[in-house]
Amino acid sequence: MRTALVIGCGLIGTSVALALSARGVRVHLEDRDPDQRRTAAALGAGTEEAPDGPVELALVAVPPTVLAATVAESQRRGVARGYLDVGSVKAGPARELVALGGDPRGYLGTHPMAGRERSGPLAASADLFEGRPWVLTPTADTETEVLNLGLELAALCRAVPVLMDAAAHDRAVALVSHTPQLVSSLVAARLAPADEAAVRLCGQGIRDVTRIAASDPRMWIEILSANPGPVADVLAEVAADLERTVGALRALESADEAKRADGAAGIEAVLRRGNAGRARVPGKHGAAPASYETVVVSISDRPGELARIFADAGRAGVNVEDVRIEHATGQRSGLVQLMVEPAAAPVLAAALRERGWGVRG
Ligand SMILES: NC(=O)c1ccc[n+]([C@@H]2O[C@H](COP(=O)([O-])OP(=O)(O)OC[C@H]3O[C@@H](n4cnc5c(N)ncnc54)[C@H](O)[C@@H]3O)[C@@H](O)[C@H]2O)c1
Ligand SMILES: O=C(O)C(=O)C[C@]1(C(=O)O)C=C[C@@H](O)C=C1
Repeated sequence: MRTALVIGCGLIGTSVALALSARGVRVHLEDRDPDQRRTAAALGAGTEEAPDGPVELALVAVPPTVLAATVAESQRRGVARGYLDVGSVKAGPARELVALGGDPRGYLGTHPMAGRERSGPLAASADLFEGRPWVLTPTADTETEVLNLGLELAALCRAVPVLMDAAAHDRAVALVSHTPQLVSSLVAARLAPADEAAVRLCGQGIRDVTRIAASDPRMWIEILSANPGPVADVLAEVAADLERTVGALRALESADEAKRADGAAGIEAVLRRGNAGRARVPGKHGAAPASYETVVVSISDRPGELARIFADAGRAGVNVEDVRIEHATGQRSGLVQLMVEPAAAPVLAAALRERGWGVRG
């Protein structure tokens, strides 16, 4: 693959664009929000220039409710040879595309099983998909050339392609992604009205269970609205388990020894079933985890500072793989941590110093 157009420069679109650009693909960026597009370009994800003619791959990475319409519209514009999306639900958008007059032969529904609880290009990273499953849902209509684009895309992002039927995919993600999101939110929701004295004690356990409760509700309402039945089926099973678990805990409070023994057996069964389920969660396959070096730069709290720092990094030929920002309390300044390949760290630090940035260390 030599050329691609990424439509939607948020977390997923920018991560794909960074990975493709790093492998030498010329990536064009499009977003209805010019700030997102500009930030993605400044991170080194590709060019804001429109392509001269049709590219090989158009990758649509917009929110679920506008996916099918965006694919249909880009097909009408004839921007690419093949059209792929990365939406978290697959059966509905494929049907919607046909209803909107799109061409199912030139389209392949895909879903990389990787993401974060943060949205937008600043949360993106080139290695997001490494070793992760990337679901491809070809149908009898899908042209071989378009399926091959999906396989090549997964390979370029160092992901593991998995071919599935769209409806089977939607049932599977109800179990491994959509219900866990709701359960995490439900556990975290108990903390909102809790006493500060209790919340102060939060340790690693609750951090692990509630990380994804920080996700963007707007995105998740769209995902869950596109897959309500399968998610309700799994959640109903969780609810039945919860009811039995509450019963077992109440039995543990009983003065009757036999009831207490039943309660303990019930709780042990839940914990052992949990061990068995957890043991089935596969590790991250393939590539070794990326290790980056961090260049820390102080910035003032003025509009455009971040875009300027990314542009300077780009001019130095350095790809910023990840970024974190710490705001100094009570001051109009902050620290930006730029994560880069180890060999690029001294290059970046020197280039930024030369351009007048306050680089730490
Ligand atoms: N976040 C995850 O963990 C994750 C993982 C895998 C797949 N997905 C899927 O990827 C897609 C994108 O998710 P994200 O997390 O990158 O979201 P995001 O909010 O970070 O980015 C979405 C981007 O699309 C742009 N956009 C919205 N409507 C548009 C339109 N009509 N035309 C052009 N651009 C438009 C927005 O401005 C934004 O930049 C979703 O369909 C989601 O289901 C998300
Ligand atoms: O790791 C996270 O933060 C995610 O939420 C990623 C996750 C998931 O559930 O695994 C979320 C939704 C996507 O459709 C794919 C991946």
